[in-house]
Amino acid sequence: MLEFQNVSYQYPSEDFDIIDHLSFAVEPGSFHCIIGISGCGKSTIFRMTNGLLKPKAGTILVEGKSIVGRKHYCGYMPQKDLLFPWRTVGENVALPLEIQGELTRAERRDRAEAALADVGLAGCGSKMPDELSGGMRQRAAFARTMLTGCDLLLLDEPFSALDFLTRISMQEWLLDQWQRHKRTILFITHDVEEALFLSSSVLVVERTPIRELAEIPVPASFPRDRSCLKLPEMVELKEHLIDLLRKQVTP
Ligand SMILES: Nc1ncnc2c1ncn2[C@@H]1O[C@H](COP(=O)(O)OP(=O)(O)OP(=O)(O)O)[C@@H](O)[C@H]1O
Repeated sequence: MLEFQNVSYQYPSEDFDIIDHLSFAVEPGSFHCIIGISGCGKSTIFRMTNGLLKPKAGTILVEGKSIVGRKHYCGYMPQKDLLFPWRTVGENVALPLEIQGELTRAERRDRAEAALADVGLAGCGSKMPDELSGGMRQRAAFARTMLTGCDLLLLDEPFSALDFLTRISMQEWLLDQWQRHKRTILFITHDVEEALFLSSSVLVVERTPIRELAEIPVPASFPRDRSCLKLPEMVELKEHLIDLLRKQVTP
């Protein structure tokens, strides 16, 4: 679904490649979390994948084809929901359809309403974003990402601003969405437990510059519930991942 082949990137103001000949591949329908310490370059990988940053070298393929010159090949959901406050929730959710320009206004509204119903927000299309709770806003933002129609979804710390209980229910909700829609999800998080609960395997950034992502399979099957986090092998892996990350943080 996604493949990096020897990809490098250097920010113009820096004198080194933060991404240095990175290669990795992601299978269709998988759910991978990327974990790594703050500032290691995780979001840079997303910004190159969605075309916001152009690699200095190497090739990025989505569904076997280079992303150069392409549009609408991945959906991107940032940490903040970025719903436009002056548009209704429905108009926000319909934005990808508006950009694609293929449907009438009435068709867009119907598709947005269906997408909102699918994420548990039936009837919320005419509300304004500030009338929704944090979790509801993130679900609306996810509905908007789904309406891009892309099979590859990049979710950059989407739940990090939510309180603990909302966050764990959103994780359960997202796994359910993933299992129903069979999209490929890459999800950046700082939270090792969140990564273990969601991922088929975790991609770990062990050092910067990023030359590789260490792929660590998660020893729990799907469908999952939170009790899997208590399995001895999951507890052991959690400690191992925390150790890996802590080694990179200088006190
Ligand atoms: N526009 C920029 N110009 C120069 N350096 C940048 C720019 N954007 C990011 N960086 C630097 O590149 C590094 C990687 O940034 P990136 O946002 O990819 O990290 P991250 O792992 O996603 O961090 P976090 O987990 O804190 O969001 C950081 O050190 C950051 O300061």
